[in-house]
Amino acid sequence: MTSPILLAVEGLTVSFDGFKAVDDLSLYVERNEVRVVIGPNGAGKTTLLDLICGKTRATDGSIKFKDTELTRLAEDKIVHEGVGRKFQTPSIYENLTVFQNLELSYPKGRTVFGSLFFRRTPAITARVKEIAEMIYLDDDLEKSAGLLSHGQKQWLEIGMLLIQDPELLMLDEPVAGMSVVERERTAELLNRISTNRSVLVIEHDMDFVKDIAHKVTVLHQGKVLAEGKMDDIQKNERVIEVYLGH
Ligand SMILES: Nc1ncnc2c1ncn2[C@@H]1O[C@H](COP(=O)(O)OP(=O)(O)OP(=O)(O)O)[C@@H](O)[C@H]1O
Repeated sequence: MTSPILLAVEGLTVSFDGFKAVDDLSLYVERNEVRVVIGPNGAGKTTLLDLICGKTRATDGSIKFKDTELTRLAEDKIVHEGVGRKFQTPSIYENLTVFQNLELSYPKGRTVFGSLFFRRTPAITARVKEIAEMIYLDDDLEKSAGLLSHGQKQWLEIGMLLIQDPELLMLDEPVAGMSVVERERTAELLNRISTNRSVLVIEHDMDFVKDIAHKVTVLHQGKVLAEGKMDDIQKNERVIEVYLGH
């Protein structure tokens, strides 16, 4: 039987000139789980994602993704293992169309030959359309990405990750700056995509967290302060004291 745990972070520590931004942190994310990480500014949330995607190197501890230890892998290898990461600011190509942005992100195989001789096939076109529908952009395929609204740009970037079919998708504040309607549609999107992948989200918008989180992890000073269902987290006195009460 395959393990229900997709990502196992154990004893993870990173120290910047002696300051531990992430300090002996352990956390387990199951398959098809939406986990939200919350906590005050500077708690170590972004650093945690940086460590998982290989942007920052751990000082100590382990990050196991299925059976693979990620702490020593290069960033591109981690992507190839099935971990996709979206940063706060969208990194889309504004002067290309929605279709072209998605097509560019389609996995081309790892050889130089594969990327040099990339050709649009019916299968690729079908996949681009399928993803565009998922991210509410099927009517905008020929539109320049630069003309999309802020929320649509965020969805496009999520689509550019989804087309690579990651088993773990990590998102840093996906609904920041979005309208109420866009937030609702993003929640719907995340609920839908987690039927066959796990999602790890950093978020400050508590209404959005309630809509998407299966489980919430609260970070404080690089450590796990509390973990559980959102209803319990909201009643937790320590959490109210350091974060939710502010
Ligand atoms: N490369 C680095 N060098 C030195 N200090 C760093 C580095 N990266 C992060 N830090 C520090 O680590 C701490 C945790 O930062 P991090 O960005 O992970 O917090 P966060 O929980 O994401 O906060 P926010 O909600 O403000 O985004 C902060 O004190 C930050 O200044």
